Amino acid sequence: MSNRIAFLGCGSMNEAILSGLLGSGTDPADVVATVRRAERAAELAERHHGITAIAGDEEPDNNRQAAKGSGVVILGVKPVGIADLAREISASLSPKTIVVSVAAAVTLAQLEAALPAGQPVIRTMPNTPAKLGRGVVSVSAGSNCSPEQLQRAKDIFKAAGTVVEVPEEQVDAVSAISGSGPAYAFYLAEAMAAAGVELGLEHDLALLLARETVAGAGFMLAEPGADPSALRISVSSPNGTTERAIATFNERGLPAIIAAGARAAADRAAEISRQLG
Ligand SMILES: NC(=O)C1=CN([C@@H]2O[C@H](COP(=O)(O)OP(=O)(O)OC[C@H]3O[C@@H](n4cnc5c(N)ncnc54)[C@H](OP(=O)(O)O)[C@@H]3O)[C@@H](O)[C@H]2O)C=CC1
Ligand SMILES: O=C(O)[C@@H]1CCC=N1
Repeated sequence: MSNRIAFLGCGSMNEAILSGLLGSGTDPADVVATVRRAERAAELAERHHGITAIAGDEEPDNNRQAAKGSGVVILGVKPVGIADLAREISASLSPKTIVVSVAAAVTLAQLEAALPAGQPVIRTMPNTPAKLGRGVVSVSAGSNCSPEQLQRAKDIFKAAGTVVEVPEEQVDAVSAISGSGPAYAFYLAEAMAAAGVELGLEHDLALLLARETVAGAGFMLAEPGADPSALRISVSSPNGTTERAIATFNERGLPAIIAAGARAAADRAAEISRQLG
């Protein structure tokens, strides 16, 4: 099978995966990326030396060119554009090309319906820390995907972080926790910085404290066997300051607010799936 990997639609998510792959030693000559705008293609080519980046506004058959001869194609446009992209490249795929989607809400059935009969398809839910090789991605194989083909996709994503296999029914929940999750952590950092300003710190100092704290806590969580509850308790002296803050979060219902946000994200994914028909 060809070693070439095509990133069709290389925006925030696919570029993060591409970066993780290159960071773990994938040969850039084996990577091709497509986008709409020439300016974006130039930016990708400059940032990732040795890859091929092709813009649709210069080469309208960019997606077909990239798909042809690639062993794996990773569809990374917005959910609403996935089926059209799949149909566009169908005639350029070999029957063994593994088609991977990173899109939220687009089901395996919707992907398979837009591709040639029998095409191996894998639905994934990655997240942007893949850029640093610290992503987490779920994989769910379609009915035409062999164990070897699933393994090939897992090997690609392992280069960008941790891989978990889940039944497709769980992908919306995965999306609500880890797909969207980096935004929740960034939101926490924003709120902490704003709280620092309210307590009288200069904006830049408050932002520095919030960023370094969330990042440092993230590093601690990334250690093998890390337990978030134990780590939280290790910061919280009995009857001390942290305990008072956590008690206030609990009194104000923060866990329920986080659960409601995650539920809203999962519900939105299901709603988009229905809209895409
Ligand atoms: N962002 C995230 O954290 C996550 C995103 N996802 C999924 O990833 C997918 C992409 O999201 P995201 O990366 O945020 O979106 P972006 O808008 O950042 O990226 C989309 C990219 O697709 C390109 N594009 C659009 N249409 C075409 C086309 N017909 N042919 C080739 N390229 C095209 C755009 O090109 P141009 O730049 O030139 O306009 C752009 O670079 C979505 O389906 C989303 O659900 C999943 C998990 C997490
Ligand atoms: O917001 C979105 O729809 C995508 C899916 C998960 C993260 N970003």
